[in-house]
Amino acid sequence: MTVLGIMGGSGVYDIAGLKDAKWQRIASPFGETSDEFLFGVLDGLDVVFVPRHGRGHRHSPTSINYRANIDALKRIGVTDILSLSACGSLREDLPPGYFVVVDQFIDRTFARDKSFFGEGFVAHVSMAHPTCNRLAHAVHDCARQAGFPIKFGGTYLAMEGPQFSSLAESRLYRSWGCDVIGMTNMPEAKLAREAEICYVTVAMVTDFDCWHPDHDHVQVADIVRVLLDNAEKAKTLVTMVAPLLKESRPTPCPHGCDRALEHALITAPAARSAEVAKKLDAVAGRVLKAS
Ligand SMILES: CSC[C@H]1O[C@H](OP(=O)(O)O)[C@H](O)[C@@H]1O
Ligand SMILES: Nc1ncnc2[nH]cnc12
Repeated sequence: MTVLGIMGGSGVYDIAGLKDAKWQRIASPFGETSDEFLFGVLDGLDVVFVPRHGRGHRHSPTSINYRANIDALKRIGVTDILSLSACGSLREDLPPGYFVVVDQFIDRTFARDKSFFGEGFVAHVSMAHPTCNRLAHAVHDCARQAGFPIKFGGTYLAMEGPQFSSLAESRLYRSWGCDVIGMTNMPEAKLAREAEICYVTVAMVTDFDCWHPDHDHVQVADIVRVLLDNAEKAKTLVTMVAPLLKESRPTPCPHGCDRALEHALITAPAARSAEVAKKLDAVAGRVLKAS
């Protein structure tokens, strides 16, 4: 059964129109989630909304507890995550207001816990194709239907922040062929993969970062202006995608997201830390039961 998790980014702090809507705290052995989660039903589909920065935007990209958020979503049975993120554009043809269904990442973050695994229990999942193709197509189809300007596929540069990039950095990322830049999708996407949850990001362009000769360098006030319009469109997208996911979702995921751990565990069962394994009861429960 599909349960849709929605990771709301900057400007998206709740989702209206959920039936039986209820905010509820979910406990995780990885610590405190960003906020309570909003549970509800959208067009017959179970939906769980997470305000990534917390209501009121309290958590910086570095201080978000990504592990707790993803672990808690796994614990409550979320199968698919739609991430909604504000981003800067690194391309002339992706102006503010444009959406990108991200399919690749370059991870330049360095001050975050990036794995559920580690000392005492090691695993290596594939990140060759870090997003779920099936979910990506569903979201893209809905956006096209709604007439939103959207590009299918694009590389998101994840930076640590919270300061925006220098001009040299912005130019460097452009020379690497990156399309958009943001601060939150890593390690979120990596952790979703470890938790065997399908993940896709709709990156919503708010600015041209600082590389564009005809535009001022990015400032929060400019972002917020564009954000409000983007956020409304993002909410429309969610209402369109929900019935689609309810209808046509045979498992397993054709992309293999829900089996990512199958060949990933490397620590021998006898050598595994019982303490670490205990914390992995949700994330790796499926494979631990089998081994
Ligand atoms: C308020 S602009 C910078 C902020 O916005 C993006 O967050 P999110 O992906 O949660 O929408 C960006 O990554 C920064 O965290
Ligand atoms: N230019 C930018 N750099 C990083 N994160 C962003 N979020 C929105 N715009 C951004």
